[in-house]
Amino acid sequence: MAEPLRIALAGLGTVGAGVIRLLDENAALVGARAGRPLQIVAVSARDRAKDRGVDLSRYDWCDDMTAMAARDDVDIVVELVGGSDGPALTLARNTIAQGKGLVTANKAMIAHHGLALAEAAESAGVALKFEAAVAGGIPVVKGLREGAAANAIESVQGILNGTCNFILSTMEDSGADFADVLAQAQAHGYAEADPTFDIEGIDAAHKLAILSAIAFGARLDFAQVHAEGIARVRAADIARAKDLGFVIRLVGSADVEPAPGGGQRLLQRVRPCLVPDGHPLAHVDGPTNAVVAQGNFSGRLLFQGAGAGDGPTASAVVADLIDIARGEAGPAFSVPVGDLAPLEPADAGERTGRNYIRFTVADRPGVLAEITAAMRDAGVSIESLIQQGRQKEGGEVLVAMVVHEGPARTVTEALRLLEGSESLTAPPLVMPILAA
Ligand SMILES: NC(=O)c1ccc[n+]([C@@H]2O[C@H](COP(=O)([O-])OP(=O)(O)OC[C@H]3O[C@@H](n4cnc5c(N)ncnc54)[C@H](O)[C@@H]3O)[C@@H](O)[C@H]2O)c1
Ligand SMILES: N[C@@H](CCO)C(=O)O
Ligand code: NA
Repeated sequence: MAEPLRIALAGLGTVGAGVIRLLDENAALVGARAGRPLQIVAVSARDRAKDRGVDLSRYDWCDDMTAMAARDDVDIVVELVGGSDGPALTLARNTIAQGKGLVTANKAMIAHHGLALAEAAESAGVALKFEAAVAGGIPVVKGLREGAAANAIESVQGILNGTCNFILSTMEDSGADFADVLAQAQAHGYAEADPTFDIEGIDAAHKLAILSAIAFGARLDFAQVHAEGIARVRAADIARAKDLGFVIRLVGSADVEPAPGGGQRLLQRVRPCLVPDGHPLAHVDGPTNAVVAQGNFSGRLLFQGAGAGDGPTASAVVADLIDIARGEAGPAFSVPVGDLAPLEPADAGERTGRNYIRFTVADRPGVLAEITAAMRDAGVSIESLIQQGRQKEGGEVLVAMVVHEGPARTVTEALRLLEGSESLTAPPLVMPILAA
C-alpha cells in the first residue's frame, strides 16, 4: 500500500466530527479509491475535553491550530472551523505558504478571500478545494467545474441554505412560528454559528458568489451579490402564496447577459421568491439544497441533496481529500485566477418579471386607493389583490397583490412613492415570482 496522506484536522464541530466518523466507517473504500490511506494525525479545536462521540486519543492534540500546517508529519490541512477571517484564514494562509494543500468547508472565507488563496495555491502548486462549502454534500462544485466543463453556463438558480429551507418548508407544513423552527434547525446542526448569516441570506450569498466564479468564470466578487433574507416572511405570506399555487423559497440566482460595450454582465441575487409548482425548486423541502444550471450544450442540469448536516458535509470534504490523494486537484475555480473575468454587475432594474407585494396597512378609508394610485403612477399593473379582513377595529390589515410582468424598476418606483406614508405600518415586502 502507498504512503498515507497525513491530515491535520482543524475544527471538531458538526462537520469535523462527521469527517472522523466517515473516515472510520468507510476507511477501506476511501483508501482504495484514494489509492492510499487517508490518515488523520493531528486535530485542534477550542475545547479539548468536550465529548464529540469520536475517539480523539489516536491523534495529536494541537492547542494552536494555526501552527498545524508547519508540522513535518502533516501533508494536508482540513479547515472546519469557520469564519471568514480569524484563525481559519491564518491557518489557510499558513498551509499554502508551507506548500501544502487545503480542504475547507468555509464558504465565508472562500467568498471573501478565495481569489487570494487560490492565487497563492496556484503559485505554490498546491490544491485548494471547497466542495463542502457550496450546498454541503451535493457535488455541485465538481459537477459544474468538471462534469459541465464543456458548456457555457447561462444561469444558475439554487436553494443554497438548508436552514432557511428547513424554516420555510416547516412553517408551511406546521404553521409554526419562525423562532421555534429556527431553534429546531440549530438543534439539527444546520445553522451557522451565527444564524443571522443564514436568515439574512448571507450564507446563500457566499455560496452563490463561489458558484458564479465556477459557472461563469467570473472573478469572484462577494460585494456584487445582492442578498435579502427570510426574516420578514410571515406565515400569512406563505398561506397567500399557497392559495395562489406557489411555495416560498430562498433562492440564489445568477446569470450573465451581453454587456452594452461587448463582453458580459453578471447579476447575482439571493431573495425569498414565489416558486410555481412546476419549477424544479418547488418540491425541495427541509434542509435539502438544489441547484439548477443551464448549460448551452448539456441543457438544464439539476443537482439535489443534503446541503447541510454532519454526514453529507463530511462526504464532500472527504471527496476533496480523495481527489488530492489521487493527484487530481487542478485550479480552485474552473480556470486559473488570472483568467477569471472581472464582470460588471447587470442592471437589476431592467429585468422584467412578475412580483408578489405585501403591504401591512392601517385599516382606514383611502389606504387601498393610496397604494393603487402609487402603482398606477409608477406604471405597475395589478393582476390580483387579496385583502385580509381586519381582526379588530383600527387593527393591521394585510394587502397582498400579484403584479403583472414588468421592469423591476417600476415596482421600486411605486414603493418609493409610498415611502413615509402613514398608511403603511411596516415596509412592504416584495418577492419575485419565478417563471416555471
Ligand atoms: N454544519 C453544516 O452543516 C455545514 C455544512 C457546510 C459547511 N459548513 C461549514 O463548515 C465549517 C464548520 O461548521 P460546523 O457546523 O462544523 O461548526 P461548529 O460550530 O459545529 O464547529 C466549529 C469547530 O471549530 C472550533 N473553533 C471555532 N472557532 C475556533 C477558534 N477561534 N479557535 C479554535 N477552534 C475554534 C470549535 O471548537 C468547533 O470544534 C464552517 O465553515 C461552516 O460554514 C457547515
Ligand atoms: N448553515 C448552512 C450550512 C451549510 O452550508 C445551511 O443552513 O445551509
Ligand atoms: Na457541495
